Amino acid sequence: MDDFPHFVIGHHDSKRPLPVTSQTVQNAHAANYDMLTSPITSPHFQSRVLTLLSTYLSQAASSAEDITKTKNASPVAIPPLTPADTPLTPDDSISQIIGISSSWIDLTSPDPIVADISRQVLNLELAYAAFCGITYLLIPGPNLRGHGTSDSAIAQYGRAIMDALSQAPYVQIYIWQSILDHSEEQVKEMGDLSAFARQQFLENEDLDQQSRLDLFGTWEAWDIIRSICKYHARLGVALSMPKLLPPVAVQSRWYSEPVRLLTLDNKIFAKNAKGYPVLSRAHQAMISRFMRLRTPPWFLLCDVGSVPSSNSTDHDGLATNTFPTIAEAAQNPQLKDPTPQLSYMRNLQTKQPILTPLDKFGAGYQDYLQAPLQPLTVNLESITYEVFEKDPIKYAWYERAIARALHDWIEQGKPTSNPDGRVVVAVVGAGRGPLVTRALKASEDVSVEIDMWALEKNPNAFVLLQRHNETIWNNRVKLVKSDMRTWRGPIRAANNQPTSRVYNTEQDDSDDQDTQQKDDRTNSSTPAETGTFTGSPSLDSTYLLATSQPTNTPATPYKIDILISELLGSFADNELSPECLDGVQHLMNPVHGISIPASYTAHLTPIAAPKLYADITHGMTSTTPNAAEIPYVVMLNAIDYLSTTAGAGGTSDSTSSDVPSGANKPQSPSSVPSPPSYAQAHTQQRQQQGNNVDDANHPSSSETPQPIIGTTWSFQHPNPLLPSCSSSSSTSNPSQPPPPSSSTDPLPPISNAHNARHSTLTFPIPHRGTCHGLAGYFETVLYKGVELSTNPATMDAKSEGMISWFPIYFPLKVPLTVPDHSELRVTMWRKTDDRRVWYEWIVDVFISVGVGAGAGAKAPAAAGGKKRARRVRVGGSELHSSEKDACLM
Ligand SMILES: C[S@@+](CC[C@H](N)C(=O)[O-])C[C@H]1O[C@@H](n2cnc3c(N)ncnc32)[C@H](O)[C@@H]1O
Repeated sequence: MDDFPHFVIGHHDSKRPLPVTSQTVQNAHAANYDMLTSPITSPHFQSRVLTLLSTYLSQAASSAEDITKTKNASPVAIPPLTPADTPLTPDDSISQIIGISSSWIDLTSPDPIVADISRQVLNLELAYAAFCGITYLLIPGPNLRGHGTSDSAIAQYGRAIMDALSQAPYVQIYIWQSILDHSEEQVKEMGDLSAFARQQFLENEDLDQQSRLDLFGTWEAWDIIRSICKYHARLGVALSMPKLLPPVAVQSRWYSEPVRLLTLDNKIFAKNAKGYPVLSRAHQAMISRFMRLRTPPWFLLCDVGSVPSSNSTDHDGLATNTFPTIAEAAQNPQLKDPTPQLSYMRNLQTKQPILTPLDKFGAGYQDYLQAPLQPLTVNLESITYEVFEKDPIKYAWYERAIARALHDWIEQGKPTSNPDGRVVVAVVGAGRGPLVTRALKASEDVSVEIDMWALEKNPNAFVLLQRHNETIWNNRVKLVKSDMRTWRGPIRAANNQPTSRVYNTEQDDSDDQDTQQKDDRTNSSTPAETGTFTGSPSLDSTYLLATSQPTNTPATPYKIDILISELLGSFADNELSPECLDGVQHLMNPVHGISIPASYTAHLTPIAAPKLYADITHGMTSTTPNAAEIPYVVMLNAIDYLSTTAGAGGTSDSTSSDVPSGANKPQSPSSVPSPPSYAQAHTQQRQQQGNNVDDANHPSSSETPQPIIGTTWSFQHPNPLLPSCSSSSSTSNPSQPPPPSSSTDPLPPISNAHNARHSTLTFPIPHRGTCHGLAGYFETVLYKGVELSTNPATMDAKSEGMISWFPIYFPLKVPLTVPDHSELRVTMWRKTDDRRVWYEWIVDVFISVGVGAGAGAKAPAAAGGKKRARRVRVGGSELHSSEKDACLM
């Protein structure tokens, strides 16, 4: 992969001399274009169709009857194409050509005859283009006439496209439309079929609506079309960029869609001081942003002048290979460069932010759905640990947290659980040992001696832990191979006499310390201290008895002062960290024990994710019937946040930024996560703003919509609701802590019900859209003031650059339409039956009607009046449940 994203740039000339020959294609390549467009049919064909239509209409003019309803849906049949009707020939250059279907048709015409003839034209053109071997076909978007989608003919358009997709199974069809619906943008040309629509069919047209600007109008039309076409994989968008770009909220919506082409008309280029065509910084920023997509769009330069021929003289009479005089060049910059817009775009390519190695690495994971890890039930491979270990932030933050905890332990004069005065530290779920290394380092950094234990259940990773102990850790670590929930905890060898440490004792003097250190070295060389443990009470005891010096004193169990784990999933608790840590909590120092992490929270926000929806629907449900009810780990890329703070400036009153109950105010925009690494890693949508964004056309950061992320629930460790215990006896249920030492009677078995959760969040939706699912994130407090976050609202502030986790995605089986100024209510459960854990989710949509409606999530009461807007449920999903893919405890 190159350091810069590569720009694929084509040339479109709406008045191109026909046909497009191999020579034209060669000229285009010589000029540094990648491809060319060609119309499928010629003006001859257009005039033939117009003649047929006008003849029919003149005969039918006297009748107001719509004969398509009663007699014949296709009263005018267009005969097949003739050689004069088309400039295309299937030759070698065809693969370099993007076909353009006729823009003079009107598939959405209210006049059924005009609409029907338009469909026939499209079908003829498509069939011939497919026959010739055209791979990409641009079809002009629906004629919205400033009506948005209120015009029912949009369904006709969608239906025609669906037919087109099935008719040409190898052609990629791109709907060519403007980024927003503005009637003034739509210019009628001579010979457009729309002009032939008869008056009786135009009567319902709402003239008041005709000049309106609808920011989400073309997006909504596209949404309907692709829904009719069932999110077809060969259907995309060619988006024309207007001179004045819409607000970032609108751009963000398109960012989530399959925009395969960005078309740039000559009109949108401004002239710089030297007279060269340039794009505004807003356009540059939008282009940069779209180039971060996993499938970046191509570009089409439209009506920027003809393609220079290698020996032509078509530039103001001068041969292009003739170097102009300085005076000529100064007067007309075109003379110096026959393709200045193309040169500008090529130059812009080199100005794109350089892809970092992480960008390159993460590229393969963008929008790639993966089943979450189940490290509790599945043993991870070394490569998976290796990817974890590349995280530049996570381990550094753990080390910081451990150092602070050790420092505080001593500072606060807490007694240690090991009578020798060393703070007892255990890493549970140690993997290949990176947290052990960090704990040892932290201990050295703050000069607090530790009694280091490391536990891992994965037998393969355990081999490496043993090797590290010999080669890196100098046998300072006591290793335990066990499930943490059945571990009986640290034990001291029978001959290992307790001694006091320099900390927290009154006999603190340097002589004592020296002695103790010497003792330590001696002790650490005993088999019990350097050996490994199975975690099984019986096996460990046997081992100790067999290897310890003969003594009458039994081995002594003791508690863990600082328990370190990293069992978090993309949604915090989805890899069953709560259940695992519950099972080991009874081994912690009951008064002073510290867990790193101390707590974690799970977060949600509704998103539009058409690609993920299409991938699940088309790619997975055939093999996995419940594919739409599985939470996936995915590096989100082509998505749009539906619940945002103000953003689409210029859209009347649609700026509600109310934060719903349970939703935290975002602190950073849909900004940029460092791209990621592996299955668990997270990133957030990178929003490229360009370098020096300062001109008036650029959306300021204040109008950049920021996602509203809700907090679903939290977990705390040690869990104060579990009975504390100083006994190390194990329990029959692994997640069940043993009874407190004070108790002589065993406690009744504790279920896992305390780890069930439930949350309802309501999100304001400022702009209409389609919800395909929920994006999930987490935050964790490792130790006071040291936090990790994948939540887009806080990740930069808390752990910028962390790459270990991708977000989680909870899909919806059926996309949910959400209107402007609506509310989306998410109800979510963490369920458990004491053997398994799974999630359930349901989404409802509300609007406010009546007085005060339309102001967003919390419509105020009318001034002085008692009436309030009424919330009305207008849609909702079914209940989704991942029970069939539940995590085993
Ligand atoms: C996410 S990995 C983290 C590994 C390592 N601490 C690191 O940061 O690279 C979680 C580790 O916990 C282990 N693990 C998960 N549940 C466990 C359990 N109940 N008992 C022991 N180990 C467990 C897994 O085998 C895995 O090695």
